[in-house]
Amino acid sequence: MSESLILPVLPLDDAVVLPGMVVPLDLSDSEVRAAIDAAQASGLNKPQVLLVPRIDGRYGAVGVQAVVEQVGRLPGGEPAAVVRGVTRVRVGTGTTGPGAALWVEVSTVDVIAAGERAQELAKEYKALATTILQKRGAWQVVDQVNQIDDPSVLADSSGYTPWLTTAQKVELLEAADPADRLARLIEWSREHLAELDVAETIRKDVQEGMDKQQREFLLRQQLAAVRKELKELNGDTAGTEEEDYRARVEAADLPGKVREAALKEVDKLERTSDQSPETGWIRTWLDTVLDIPWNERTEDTYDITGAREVLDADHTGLSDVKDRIIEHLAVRKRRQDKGLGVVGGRRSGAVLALAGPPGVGKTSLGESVARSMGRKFVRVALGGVRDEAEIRGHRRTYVGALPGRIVRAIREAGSMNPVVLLDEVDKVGADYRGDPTAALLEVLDPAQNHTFRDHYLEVELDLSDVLFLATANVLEAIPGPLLDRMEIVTLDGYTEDEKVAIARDHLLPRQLDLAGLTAEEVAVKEDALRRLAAEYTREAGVRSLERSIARILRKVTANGELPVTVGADELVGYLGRPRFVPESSLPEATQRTSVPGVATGLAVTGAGGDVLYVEASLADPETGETGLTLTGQLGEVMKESAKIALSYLRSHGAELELPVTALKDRSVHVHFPAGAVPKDGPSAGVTLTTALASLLSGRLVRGDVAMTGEISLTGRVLPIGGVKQKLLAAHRAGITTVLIPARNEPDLDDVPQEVRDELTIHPVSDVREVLDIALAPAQVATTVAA
Ligand SMILES: Nc1ncnc2c1ncn2[C@@H]1O[C@H](COP(=O)(O)OP(=O)(O)OP(=O)(O)O)[C@@H](O)[C@H]1O
Repeated sequence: MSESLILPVLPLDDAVVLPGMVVPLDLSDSEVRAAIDAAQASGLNKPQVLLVPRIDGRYGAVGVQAVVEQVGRLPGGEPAAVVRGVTRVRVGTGTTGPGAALWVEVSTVDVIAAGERAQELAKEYKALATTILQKRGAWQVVDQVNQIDDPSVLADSSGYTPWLTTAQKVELLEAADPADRLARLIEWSREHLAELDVAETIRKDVQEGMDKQQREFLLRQQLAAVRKELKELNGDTAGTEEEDYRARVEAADLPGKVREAALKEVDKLERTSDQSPETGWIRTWLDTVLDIPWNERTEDTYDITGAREVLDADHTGLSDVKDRIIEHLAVRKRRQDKGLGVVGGRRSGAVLALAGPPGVGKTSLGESVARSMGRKFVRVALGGVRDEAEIRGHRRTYVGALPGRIVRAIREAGSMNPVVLLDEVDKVGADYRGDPTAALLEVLDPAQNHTFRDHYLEVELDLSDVLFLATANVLEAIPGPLLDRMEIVTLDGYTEDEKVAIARDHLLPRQLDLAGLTAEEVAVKEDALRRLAAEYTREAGVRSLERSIARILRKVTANGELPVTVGADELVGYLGRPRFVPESSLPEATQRTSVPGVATGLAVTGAGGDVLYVEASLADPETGETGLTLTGQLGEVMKESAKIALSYLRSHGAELELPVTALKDRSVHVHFPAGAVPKDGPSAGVTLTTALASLLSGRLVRGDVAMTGEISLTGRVLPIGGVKQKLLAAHRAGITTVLIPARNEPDLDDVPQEVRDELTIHPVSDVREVLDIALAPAQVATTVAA
């Protein structure tokens, strides 16, 4: 409740004291003296005065009731009084009282409690004030400001700041609501910060010898400011550009809240001087907002059969992948038709993720999906993103702030319902700049993404109509919570026949087109494509294959003689000798395993399936060491596999007729070549055991055999993952016999028939079986050794 009382007036010329401030006043000033004397004469034990700002001789409508804390002399001997502001009061009519002072009636202004908004604003203001104080070198004050918890007190503490104008402080005095005061302070602080930044840059640049140019810049800026000032004095209101923004915002069909925010920025733009760097920031922000396709939406044109036709036209094979995509689209469409919201209750399966090695068509399938639905397509590359701001944008208080990639993608798409491909989700990582995963989760969550907030944009963006797809090379590397939201579809790589078909139907026609050639001018025969796939490239996908075709066409163009037919035998002329040994000569595995202690394994890496070799050797007995040394960048799980293999052989060597004593007295060294590539996983267990057994027995490992499987301490072979990718890799490498865990037998159904036909596959359940098949008979070893 407001109460009224009578106080002697103490006018402050061009100065403002806010509640809570303690200030010394010069008692030699007659008005000050009169007010203090009058207060003391009133007989109260704490004499009180009214501090009112007086600007150009006129009193303000609001003042501060203050207590006189002390009257005395300053160290220099001048008489002074110390007063402390207490509460805001509204100045009423003049009246009479003791002494020479002017007395007025005042009524206290009701205190408005600080709400949640004020708390929020207080946080923001603290951050800004801290930055400013640090820039100004006022380190001692930083802590004091940060320790103030009450938003109202915090706002009023700004009465001490030298960079606010008297008019601004009057505004603070007159605003009863703390949230209101803080909001103004934030705006002014930003402006001040911008000025400080410019001043700082200029100062630095001048110091760095760019003297003349910068001074000219500074002078021009000042000139512009003076001109503007003059114009305003003459009542001239220019600012065509600002008006332009207003017209653009008004003409644009923006959602209500966005329009409101945009108009507010236009207001600010009109109030800010051209010279302030903030005008640039505001313009950039307005441009961004105006560029977002708020109401643009493409009409979905798909029916399920039509969609399937588009997918089939763009990609050869992949029929189960296409089935899964079509199912996903069908569910989506049904829910949409029924008005159920896009993915509603289905927690997983919200986002379709295409996983597989490079060059198998993940990105291009995403494009195809967009085409089949009649939607726009944008790709967001996430590889190497470690900063949350990359996804969600920088706050506008940052110099050079930008919106995040999601906002940029929508802007680029030009519609609110594009297909957005989040490429390489397995390559996002977290570091000190925050975790992009959290932001991505929010983007993908149907419960949250209709009100997605970019830090830069600061207005809500509805992402609920976007169809998100993701791609990844390695499933294990996708952050767990993201993986949880995804429905995984794996693409494992192609067989030689599939590659030939893809090359014939898609890669060759496209490369011809790019080279400006026709199929009549250049014919590449099927046997040439087959040799390209088999001998010039070794990959799960078709990327190098496409590149080789492009190289051939470039050579053809350079030679200039058309038409040309390229058969298998002409390849050497265009591309040189093949890089991968043809099947007829020794496969690499045979060469590698020509000494005891080397075995061929199968692994899945980021680039698809691959063959890898394990080399074991015994250290010199002289050294007396009996440990196990592992090299080749192995992960923990793989190191454990090696220990298990060694333990198994130590305890079972005798029954396997292996000279295990050697293991007891000598140290073993196991190496995985290609040491630069980190390797991990349990599936090298059987390979490790075989390499060690070969070393101990002196029996070679068969060169046509490759294997995969985890082992237990008792020698059982346990199941592993990635059977299809591993078998495709073995086939590519010219291996003919493959050992897999018996419990993985059902996975063979996924392996293309032509690959199965060419491999002898042994499902095994015990290490003994592995050694029986993989180790060559002892006499072979003797011949080689001889
Ligand atoms: N089954 C297929 N049919 C037709 N073209 C294909 C097929 N698979 C891949 N391609 C073509 O191979 C090229 C490489 O594919 P794409 O770039 O989509 O691979 P990716 O799996 O996304 O690789 P990365 O993970 O490296 O991005 C593209 O030009 C694509 O059109």
